[in-house]
Amino acid sequence: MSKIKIALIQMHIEEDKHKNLETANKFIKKVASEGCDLAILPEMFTTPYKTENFPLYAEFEGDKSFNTLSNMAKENSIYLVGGSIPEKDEKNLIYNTSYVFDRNGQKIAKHRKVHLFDIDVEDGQCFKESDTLTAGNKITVFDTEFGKIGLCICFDFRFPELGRLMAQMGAQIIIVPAAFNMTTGPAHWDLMFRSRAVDNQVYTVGCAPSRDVNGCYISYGNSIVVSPWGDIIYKMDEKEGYKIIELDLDYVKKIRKELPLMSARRLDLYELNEK
Ligand SMILES: NC(=O)CCC(=O)C(=O)O
Repeated sequence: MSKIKIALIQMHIEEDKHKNLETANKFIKKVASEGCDLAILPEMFTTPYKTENFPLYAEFEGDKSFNTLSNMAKENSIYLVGGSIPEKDEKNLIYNTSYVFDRNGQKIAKHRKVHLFDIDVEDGQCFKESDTLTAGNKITVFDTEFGKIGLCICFDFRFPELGRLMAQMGAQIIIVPAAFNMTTGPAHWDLMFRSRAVDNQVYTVGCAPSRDVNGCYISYGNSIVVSPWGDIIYKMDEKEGYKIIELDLDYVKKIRKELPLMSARRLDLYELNEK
């Protein structure tokens, strides 16, 4: 099967976790009824994006949000990339975690954000995830009936090494639940998704919350799909909504055949000895 229909769900996020789960559920039912194979939710979709909230909203794997996501996948018989939620472990450490479920509601992947979003831009966005979060330490690629898909979370995707490793691990699509902001979004969002797509000859997909100008963190929105040629296939605006897009994985093969970048690399010249 070379064609996969993915759905971007650019939802509005509120204080009430249960309301957010209901919103996600409503959208997932809709996109499934319209034939999507795999739905994607935004980063930290159960909570307004605020460091103080993460411990308050954190849940163990297997708790309510996890089970609700699993049921959504099963009831609608779709793959679900469950955005991300604050996850706590038995040591009370908190992670920014994305769970992926198959059509039977089985968890098939789990990514804990490996690069925490700590930035301080003069007259712009400041944020320090490391105030309350701990970084994960694994690279995530999962298998589907369509092929392999890479997964990382927002700031992770700024690091080209990660995208390259996912491509080397077989990813033909890289999915990124994200929440850029009004400082870095206009500057880097499209550029980042286009660069990673062209470098690795993969589809790149970013799914963000809708913009709430009164929120504690103003999401850029603009959920995006880029082809392995670097074309923006679709980009949303800032408002709440969803979009289903069909990706043709034969096109990845075609681009890789026409521009055989992987085999043309000069691995004899590249060695990063930074440690
Ligand atoms: N949630 C995030 O990781 C935000 C990343 C971001 O905005 C960036 O510029 O990078």
